[in-house]
Amino acid sequence: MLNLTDVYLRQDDFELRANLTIGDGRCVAVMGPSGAGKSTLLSILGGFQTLTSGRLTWHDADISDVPPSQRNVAMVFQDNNLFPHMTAFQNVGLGIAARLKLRKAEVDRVNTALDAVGLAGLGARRPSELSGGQQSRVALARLLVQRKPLILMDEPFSALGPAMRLEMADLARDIAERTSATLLMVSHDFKDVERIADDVIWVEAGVCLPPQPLSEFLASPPSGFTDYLG
Ligand SMILES: Nc1ncnc2c1ncn2[C@@H]1O[C@H](COP(=O)(O)OP(=O)(O)OP(=O)(O)O)[C@@H](O)[C@H]1O
Repeated sequence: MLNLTDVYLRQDDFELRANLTIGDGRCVAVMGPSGAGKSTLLSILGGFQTLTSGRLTWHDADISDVPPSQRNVAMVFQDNNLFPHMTAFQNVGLGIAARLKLRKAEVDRVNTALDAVGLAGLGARRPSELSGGQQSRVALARLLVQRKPLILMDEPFSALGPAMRLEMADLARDIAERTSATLLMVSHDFKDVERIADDVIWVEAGVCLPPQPLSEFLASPPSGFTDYLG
């Protein structure tokens, strides 16, 4: 269980507030207008921004001041955070250890993850030698080997076409389920959200509403949602 208690962040003239709980293993879409604070919410959870006040707890442990490297969190950004000079295999291997020389069991883990995301035989390619969808698969394979209980994705597939985005969203959900992780995904595309989300956190003007089951959210959406759909 992830708890945000009276979380408040002030950054220049922008303020973010959140008072909410996210259940274990939930797949949560974070939606809201541009500039509302969705990325800021994720970066607070990842430990990249320090709270002005309030408390963040993970399974009752206060993680408000725990640095990103010591949080049990994996983050995927729009560019998939792949290192361009490393192969797909090495990029996935970084999810296990920072050293490039992996042990036999670790090599097997990386290869199993590459197989699981449909990249068997492509481990030797660098990101520039892979399609956008395949690059996303590398990032997802890294999530598989990382096995972090909390996965944060900030518009991870926005560079992909609609069909590929849905496929990747399915795969992300599948990986979260396999690793029993809680998944938070910022998405601007309601089709992705409809497909994979259990719950929705609506963020508007710096206020993060508590997660609502998708069906409840759709039954009485916030007023800004219609504009958001366009
Ligand atoms: N480093 C920063 N310093 C000061 N203000 C910032 C910084 N980063 C973002 N902001 C501001 O904080 C607010 C929230 O930004 P954020 O990126 O969280 O919004 P968002 O909902 O993710 O938007 P989008 O959907 O456009 O990506 C915006 O007003 C933005 O201008």
